[in-house]
Amino acid sequence: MKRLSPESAPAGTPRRPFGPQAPVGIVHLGLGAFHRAHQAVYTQMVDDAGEWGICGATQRSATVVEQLRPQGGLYSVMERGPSQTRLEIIGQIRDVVDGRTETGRLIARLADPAVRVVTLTITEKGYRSGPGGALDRLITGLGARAERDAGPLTVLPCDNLNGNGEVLRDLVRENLSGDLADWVENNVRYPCSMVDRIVPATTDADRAEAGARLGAQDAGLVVAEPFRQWVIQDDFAAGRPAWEKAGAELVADVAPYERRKIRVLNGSHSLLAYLGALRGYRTIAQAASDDDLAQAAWRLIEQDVAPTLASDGLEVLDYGRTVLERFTNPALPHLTTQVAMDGSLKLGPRLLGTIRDARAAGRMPQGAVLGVAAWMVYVGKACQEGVLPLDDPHAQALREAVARPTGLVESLLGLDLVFGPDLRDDQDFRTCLTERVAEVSRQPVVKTA
Ligand SMILES: NC(=O)c1ccc[n+]([C@@H]2O[C@H](COP(=O)([O-])OP(=O)(O)OC[C@H]3O[C@@H](n4cnc5c(N)ncnc54)[C@H](O)[C@@H]3O)[C@@H](O)[C@H]2O)c1
Ligand SMILES: O=P(O)(O)OC[C@@H](O)[C@@H](O)[C@H](O)[C@H](O)CO
Repeated sequence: MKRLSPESAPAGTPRRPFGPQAPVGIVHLGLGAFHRAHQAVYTQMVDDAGEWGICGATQRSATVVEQLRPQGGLYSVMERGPSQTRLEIIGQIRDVVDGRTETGRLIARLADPAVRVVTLTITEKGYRSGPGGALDRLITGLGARAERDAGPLTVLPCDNLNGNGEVLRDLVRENLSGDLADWVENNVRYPCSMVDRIVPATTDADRAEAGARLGAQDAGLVVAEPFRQWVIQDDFAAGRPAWEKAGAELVADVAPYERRKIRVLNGSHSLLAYLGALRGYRTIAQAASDDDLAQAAWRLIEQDVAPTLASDGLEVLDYGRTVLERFTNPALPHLTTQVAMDGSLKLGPRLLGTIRDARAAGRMPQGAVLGVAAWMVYVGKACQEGVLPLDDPHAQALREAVARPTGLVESLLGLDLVFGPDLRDDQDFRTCLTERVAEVSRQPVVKTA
């Protein structure tokens, strides 16, 4: 079967220049599945004048570059609803760069006056990357931009982190001094954004199905649910695409939206991922369709998370119901083990914020504590029995902790990279956590396929 390309694409696919000479207005760092199914889709919907083409950069592997370059940047998004599948071709990516081997090209793009927005989806761990990492490249790019006086820039992180704009701004500030720090302070903005669309890793079966529908092989395919949401702080240094025309919400303060999404959706996602994987469920849809687990997720949302969000003024319970309904979509096989990865970094924003707020209000958030317990048991089983994968940037520290003779709860609670002294010293929390860990451990672990 021929490869998807501008020549083989279905009639009506817009033909736009692609490659190092193609004009772009956005550089995206972290060209994974999510960006292709979210920000690139919003941008294509509103870029009538061709002003906001995207140069996508990878930092960890050349795979996406190899997938998209032979296709002239074209790829499709296969939208899978419970009863309907829809395929759309996206042509918004006009250049792809391997940030490790084509560093000069990436820096030149970041210093191009036509580029006015940089977006990021580099995962939680990407914000801790060292020399040669995404942050390093961004800072080098800002230096080149300042030197060239190439004009103001907006850096818009789209990862699941509370206050993602502020987090990034502080990381950039820590790494700069002197005139460059002054230039960046005066010329760069870092709005926060809340992003939402479930985009599982693409499988060979997905590629085969899309190939049959398209009549061409699409190596860059991404699969997504129909739902999508983007709430963006309207604080741009030099213009932006009219994303609101594609349904994005531009607001003054994103924090309440981020908190609600990360605590309700990502918190219950993690709970279902750990409990589900321990019960042998391969996918989130299977876990969310198990009555016990669905009830546990609902208790977390209703009893623990909702009271902590009361002063934010956003509706929570209907939001939570919709989230749990989305999780049951059987057409979207999102693996429990994919959602489970990087737990040491995800636990804080997803569950520990809820626990801290509830404890400060004198409540014991049983559902959120169950989520932490499920993570602990998952980590313990992954380290000791090897039936579950441990995919975590702190895997070594987790393995060492689990090997200590102090017991799972004490050993993992001792990890500063996850917990703090406030939770360690909270005796009632420890007791509750120990009980929940014992409860979850009693369930036999089943190997996930
Ligand atoms: N997939 C989703 O459903 C979804 C939904 C909302 C938000 N997000 C956000 O997007 C992020 C990426 O998700 P995805 O589905 O694209 O994953 P993916 O595995 O398809 O891609 C991950 C991307 O992050 C980059 N990356 C990974 N580790 C990095 C590091 N240490 N430094 C720099 N870059 C690094 C990779 O190179 C790749 O481009 C998530 O971590 C999350 O913050 C994802
Ligand atoms: O992408 P991660 O690894 O940060 O988290 C896994 C999922 O919880 C997450 O991707 C959700 O699907 C997403 O946040 C929905 O918008």
